[in-house]
Amino acid sequence: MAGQALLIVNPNAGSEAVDATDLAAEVKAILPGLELDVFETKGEWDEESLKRRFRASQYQLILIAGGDGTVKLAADCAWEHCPMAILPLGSANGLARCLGINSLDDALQALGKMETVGMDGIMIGDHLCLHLADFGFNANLIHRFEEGDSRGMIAYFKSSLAELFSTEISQFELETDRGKIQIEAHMLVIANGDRYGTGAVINPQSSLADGWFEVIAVHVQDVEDLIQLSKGLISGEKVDGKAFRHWTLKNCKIRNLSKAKFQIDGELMGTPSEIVVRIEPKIFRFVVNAQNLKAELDLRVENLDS
Ligand SMILES: Nc1ncnc2c1ncn2[C@@H]1O[C@H](COP(=O)(O)OP(=O)(O)OP(=O)(O)O)[C@@H](O)[C@H]1O
Repeated sequence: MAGQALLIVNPNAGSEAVDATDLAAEVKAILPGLELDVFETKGEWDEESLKRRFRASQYQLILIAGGDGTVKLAADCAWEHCPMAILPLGSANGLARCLGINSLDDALQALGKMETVGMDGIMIGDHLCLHLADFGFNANLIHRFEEGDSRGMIAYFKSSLAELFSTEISQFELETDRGKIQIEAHMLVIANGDRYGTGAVINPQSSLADGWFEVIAVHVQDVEDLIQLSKGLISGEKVDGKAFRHWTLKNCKIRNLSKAKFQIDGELMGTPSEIVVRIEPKIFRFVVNAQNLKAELDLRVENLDS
């Protein structure tokens, strides 16, 4: 691949220090024809600086080294600069996992092949959601996680279990073209992708580019539901059963009647009383590790048969 590319690096992502120069060298070794600019995030004014950079240059590829927050930042700023490639460095990296990219090695392998997929965006009010937004359990988890000083997957799992036992049931009203539905749930998820960063498959029907999003209500009522949910969160197994209700939609309104905490792609958004949601079909293009995705699909077929 030839042309100009931008490597966006969050040096603070995940639990290990990241060296932008080393990363750039690895990318150059795979894509020697690229002219590579590097942009290191600072944690403040990044959106403004990145937008300025995109106004000044036309990039053929955006490489994003960081966690979900950095991917979101890049996608917000670079709508017309597709394709994008994720080099996962975060503690969770849920979106990368949906693209078959579970590690930096997977990402570098994918760059060598440069296979891409189109991807929908979900607009929640004025905010872009690339992957997952939710009220309740997971937003509380992020809140708890941000308040603690621990990082990494083990801390995330521990927080998940603690949160499972402390989230209260919230009331929501879901308004669709077909009418209003009253919902009681521990968590109400708006999903583009199929899984959380832990690997938990919350939304097995989903595709990132089908022109639809899913709303999933999770209401844990008994021990069996709890086991399902914790298995999913801990081992990445598909979560399913009576605790889960799904709606497949192109737009909706959600009223947050109990003032549950809300998050979009890992970023806490307070407790909005109402949100308006709509799908923007295939506005992005991302590099995918097709080999991994195929292997996973085969694995899921096996699971269904067994
Ligand atoms: N140089 C920096 N120093 C400190 N914080 C930074 C810096 N650059 C970005 N950040 C902050 O990093 C956060 C985004 O992190 P990101 O989501 O990419 O990684 P993560 O939190 O480790 O991963 P994950 O979302 O997968 O858990 C933002 O809050 C942003 O403000």
